Amino acid sequence: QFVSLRQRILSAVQKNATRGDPRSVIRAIDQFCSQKEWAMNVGNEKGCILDSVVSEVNPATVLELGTYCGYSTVRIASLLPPYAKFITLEFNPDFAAVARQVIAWAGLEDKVQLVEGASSDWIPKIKEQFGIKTFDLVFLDHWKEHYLSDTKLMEECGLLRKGSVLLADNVICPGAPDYVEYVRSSPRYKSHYFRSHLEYTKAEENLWYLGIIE
Ligand SMILES: Cc1ncnc2c1ncn2[C@@H]1O[C@H](/C=C/CNC(=O)c2cc(-c3ccc(F)cc3)cc(O)c2O)[C@@H](O)[C@H]1O
Ligand SMILES: [Mg+2]
Repeated sequence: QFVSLRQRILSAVQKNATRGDPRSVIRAIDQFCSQKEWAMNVGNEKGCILDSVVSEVNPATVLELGTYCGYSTVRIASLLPPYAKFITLEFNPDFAAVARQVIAWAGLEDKVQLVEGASSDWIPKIKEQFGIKTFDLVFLDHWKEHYLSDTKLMEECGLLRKGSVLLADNVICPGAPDYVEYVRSSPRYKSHYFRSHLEYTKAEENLWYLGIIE
């Protein structure tokens, strides 16, 4: 019977990665996606940039928008200090189910809270539901047309403070032009981008780093 791509990614992890070893989970997904079938994980090249930003920010609170199969979730969770609070939002129940198993295989289920539902529904509830005041780091990697509306929503809900860092995948491909325009013209954000390539390809891509300065 039909086995979905996400199920094949999960099988590759269960077959090739060592339980409790996040790096082997990352390696297993990258090998599958570069040798067998492309999938929209952030990938290893951009993943290393993500790792360096997480290490530099050393966040006590992290929000990820768009868990997908949990690849970037595992990368981020494996670098967090023990007291950190990490929430990842995913509205597709099938992706959430796979991501939970990938995160568990990496042994990181205690480091991250995967919340099923739409970001626009959950962002307004995060403060009281999870006892989080503001986020030190937000990783945006969900549908690109939600980047701008969700960033504005996070601002309105008081979830961002001076010093918060937003990291956005795919501002070139598929692209989030309205988002880029907004943060570029806003005095609140100091932004720069890391040149990279679209996961598992040679196509030009950037990770956009946005520091909130006021
Ligand atoms: C409001 C809301 N709330 C919660 N979860 C939400 C949500 N909106 C979406 N999600 C979730 O997040 C993921 C969606 C990720 C979308 N990512 C991309 O579309 C993407 C595409 C490419 C790509 C590049 C070149 C191509 F030719 C084809 C595709 C590369 C990428 O890196 C991408 O991220 C997915 O798991 C979806 O269920
Ligand atoms: Mg992406």
